[in-house]
Amino acid sequence: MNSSTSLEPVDSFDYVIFGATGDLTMRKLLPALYRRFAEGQVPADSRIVGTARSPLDDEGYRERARQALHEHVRADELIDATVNRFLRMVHYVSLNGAESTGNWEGLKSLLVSNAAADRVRVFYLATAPDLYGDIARNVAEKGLRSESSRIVLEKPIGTDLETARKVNEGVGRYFPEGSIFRIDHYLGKEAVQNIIALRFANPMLERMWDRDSIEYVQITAAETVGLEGRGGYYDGSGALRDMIQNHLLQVLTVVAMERPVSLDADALRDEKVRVLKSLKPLDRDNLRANVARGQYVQGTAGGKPVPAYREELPGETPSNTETFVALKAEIDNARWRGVPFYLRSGKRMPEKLTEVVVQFRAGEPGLFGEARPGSRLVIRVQPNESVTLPLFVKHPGDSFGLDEVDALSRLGEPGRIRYRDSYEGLMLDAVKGSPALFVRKDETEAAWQWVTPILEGWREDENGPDTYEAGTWGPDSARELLRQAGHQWVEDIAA
Ligand SMILES: NC(=O)C1=CN([C@@H]2O[C@H](COP(=O)(O)OP(=O)(O)OC[C@H]3O[C@@H](n4cnc5c(N)ncnc54)[C@H](OP(=O)(O)O)[C@@H]3O)[C@@H](O)[C@H]2O)C=CC1
Ligand SMILES: O=C1O[C@H](COP(=O)(O)O)[C@@H](O)[C@H](O)[C@H]1O
Repeated sequence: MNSSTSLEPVDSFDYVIFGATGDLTMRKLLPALYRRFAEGQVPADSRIVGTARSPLDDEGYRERARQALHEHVRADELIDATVNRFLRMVHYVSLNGAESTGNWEGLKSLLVSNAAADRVRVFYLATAPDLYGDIARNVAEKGLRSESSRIVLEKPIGTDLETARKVNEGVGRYFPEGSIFRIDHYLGKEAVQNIIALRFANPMLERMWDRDSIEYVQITAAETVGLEGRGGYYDGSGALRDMIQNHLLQVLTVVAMERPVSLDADALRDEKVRVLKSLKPLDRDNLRANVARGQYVQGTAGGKPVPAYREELPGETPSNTETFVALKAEIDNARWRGVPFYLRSGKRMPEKLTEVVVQFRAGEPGLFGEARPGSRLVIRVQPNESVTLPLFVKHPGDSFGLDEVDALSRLGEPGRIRYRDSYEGLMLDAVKGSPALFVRKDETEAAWQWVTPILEGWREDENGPDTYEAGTWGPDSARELLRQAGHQWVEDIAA
């Protein structure tokens, strides 16, 4: 786990990125490696080798990388001399990763030159996932895989349980599970990792973390953006696959898991898998009562009019893809039986917000009149990470009136932690061979096992998603989902 603000330098390594000309590499991966280089964690004789089919040489790729850094790294973090030294580590080999012909020899000779045999090699697959198996095979068969190699897989791992298994088997044939690092960038977020500390380092909370004390949990990941030019990918995916199957279920597992025997990778992941396997199945028989889906129509974002989802798609294609999902999950175990976990995620919401709300049960009527409302612990993951837990205290003065005060912790307080993009820590964890914050094969498959029947149920439902105006909190059906249980989404409670 990332536990301190100082960054220990790692041993020199080689990072080979497949998909090196793509959006993810330019926006996230290169900036992440640059920041860690600038902070002194990455030795200057490490190498970053980009590969993709585009015909570029080292210099051509370095220019693209330079441009990407200027676009995606804050100006105050960009120092010309540091950028130049960073770019000296960057190389490019033009290659179709899925085909066995091509310049694999060139890539191999670059990797073996001036490098000790035990030097860490990370293969980062940032291409479409249906190429992962072929790339893994080529890496192995062309003799690029060494004893200290790891392979990082970007999400999505498949589009349902069957395809996820195919991806896992395809890569697993050439890399042992211990060297496969499935990335979920939500696990790289400080505030998500902090949930583990909050739960297990505070005995008071630990004792209250169950169905006796907690009425419900809400996990929201709202975005203001729409398609951002990713329509080709997104329309085949939708919010359930894009956000719920991975990021939100990962957050749920961290909120709900039993105390692991240690913070070791497998101890943590064993507990997370148990949660996923304890989720009550949702399928066509109970879908309508437990899942709401929506697609945005014209509305506003940032005070400006924005088009409908369908208008953003190339060719304005009619589409039933959901851009919003809200669902009620239940964990069928002794700790959580009967406690709803409300998960929701959507594009074109009123604000960018990722938050976990833990609603404690109300008290009995008595000393202070009517039943005291239950406390609400709010874990703000982004933006401006914080943890708030309002408490009632006596109003100063002669009477026994009450005031509500906020016990507040700002995780991102200046000097406490520097804001770090979640990719930074995860990319370096792969170098260190530290898999705790990566998703194990059985976790991915358990998540798909739960999500796939929802997709199948939707396929049989001719109604398609409900609509919601861009810039709102989703369709009415999302509110209805909670109303049935006498609950409300947190923004409605506050209103
Ligand atoms: N962009 C994002 O924010 C996120 C992306 N992801 C995932 O990361 C992966 C990459 O996404 P993104 O960067 O957006 O996609 P892009 O379409 O922008 O980039 C794809 C990259 O793959 C390369 N490529 C395609 N085919 C091959 C091939 N046969 N051999 C070698 N390289 C190939 C392309 O280069 P060329 O055409 O030159 O070969 C390009 O560099 C996807 O799995 C995506 O779902 C996950 C989370 C967020
Ligand atoms: O994986 C994805 O995540 C982003 C949201 O990530 P965040 O860190 O900004 O919350 C989402 O926009 C994208 O559609 C999805 O693929």
